[in-house]
Amino acid sequence: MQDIVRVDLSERSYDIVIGPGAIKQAGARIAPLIGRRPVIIVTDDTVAPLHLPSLEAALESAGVRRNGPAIILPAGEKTKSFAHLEALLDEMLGRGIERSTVLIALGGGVVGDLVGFAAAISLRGLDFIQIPTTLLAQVDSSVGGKTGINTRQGKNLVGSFHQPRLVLADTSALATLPRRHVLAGYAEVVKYGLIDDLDFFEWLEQHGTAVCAGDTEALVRAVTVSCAAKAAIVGQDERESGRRALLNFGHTFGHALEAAVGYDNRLLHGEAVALGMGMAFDLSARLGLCTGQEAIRVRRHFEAIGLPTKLGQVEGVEWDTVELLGHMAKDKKVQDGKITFVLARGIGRAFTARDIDSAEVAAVLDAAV
Ligand SMILES: NC(=O)c1ccc[n+]([C@@H]2O[C@H](COP(=O)([O-])OP(=O)(O)OC[C@H]3O[C@@H](n4cnc5c(N)ncnc54)[C@H](O)[C@@H]3O)[C@@H](O)[C@H]2O)c1
Ligand SMILES: O=C(O)C(=O)C[C@@H](O)[C@H](O)[C@H](O)COP(=O)(O)O
Ligand SMILES: [Zn+2]
Repeated sequence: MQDIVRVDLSERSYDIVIGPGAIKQAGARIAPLIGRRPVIIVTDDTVAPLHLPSLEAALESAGVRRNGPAIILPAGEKTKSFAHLEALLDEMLGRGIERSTVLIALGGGVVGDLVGFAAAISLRGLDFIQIPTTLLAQVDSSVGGKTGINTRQGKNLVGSFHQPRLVLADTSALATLPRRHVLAGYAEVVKYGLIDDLDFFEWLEQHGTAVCAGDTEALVRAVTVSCAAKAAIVGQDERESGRRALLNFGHTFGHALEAAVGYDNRLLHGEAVALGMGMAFDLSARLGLCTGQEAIRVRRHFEAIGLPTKLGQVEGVEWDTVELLGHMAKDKKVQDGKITFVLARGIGRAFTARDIDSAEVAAVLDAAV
């Protein structure tokens, strides 16, 4: 059972291969694409013992050339930093990379975002391949070419648009993923329903538990629908000059929450996005754009799945509304000093809005604790 979703971007187009066994078949997919060009695999120290051996075996059996052993980074969000970017570039340049070198990112969104950025800026641009091993990375971060790192000022503030040449989303690799990370990735799956696909949201209300339990059919469908939704938006607006901002639903709030906890393990990106999407619905309801019932329905689904819906569920954090508003003011969607919000007229009816009264935003943050 494998699906292929095409990201249509003229000369930068690529396939996303989705389904169980995609890592075992990686050599057969990659060799025809890159020929004799050397690859460097980059992964993290949690994924390496679990999935690196099967990728290495697949590449070897297809005769793919390697430039040295895999580079193994520490797992976790703090790796998306200048320090780890520098160490990675140092190692790559030390190996004498050439412009023909292809990077392979094997791991979650942290490895994918960092390696994609390293590919974008090394020798002014290397090709790279995404092999996402978290649900979040399979449905979101490996697709669309947003790459980058966090800085002390905020989330993803240094980066570039650099599309991968191929994405291999092996759903069987998710069998080893801890449940907390499955749920965090699931938040980005729900996002696609909330943006513009009520039918998909209703399907998730019925089948979300099966998706999160790793049922192959449900999982492949959820990943495929998510990737198709993202591919359609990215194909229309690669560099976020318009419609792509919808993919940021829940993120204006969510990124501020992540910054407030200092990107540590108390709050994962997907958990922050789930909380942020709840707040985006609360703000929409406060502004009379949708009914309070819609906001309740979204929260009820997150609760049923096991995602957080209240800031108080994040342990060990003192939330401060003024501080959160300060983080939100650094959002990349700010224009002329005004934050662009993604709001909703209902489930599946998201849109972007400016000139939102900050007192209303503060009221939503106060109520979310
Ligand atoms: N570029 C984009 O468009 C985009 C989209 C969404 C999120 N992101 C970014 O992605 C990052 C979050 O990604 P993530 O949730 O994948 O986090 P992550 O990369 O930190 O992975 C989560 C954890 O799971 C481990 N792991 C990965 N695969 C595993 C597997 N198969 N089995 C067991 N453990 C495994 C990792 O080692 C890590 O500890 C954030 O930095 C976020 O900003 C980027
Ligand atoms: O691909 C996009 O566009 C997204 O916004 C997807 C988000 O889920 C993702 O977290 C992204 O990294 C956020 O982008 P940013 O530009 O707000 O940093
Ligand atoms: Zn996200």
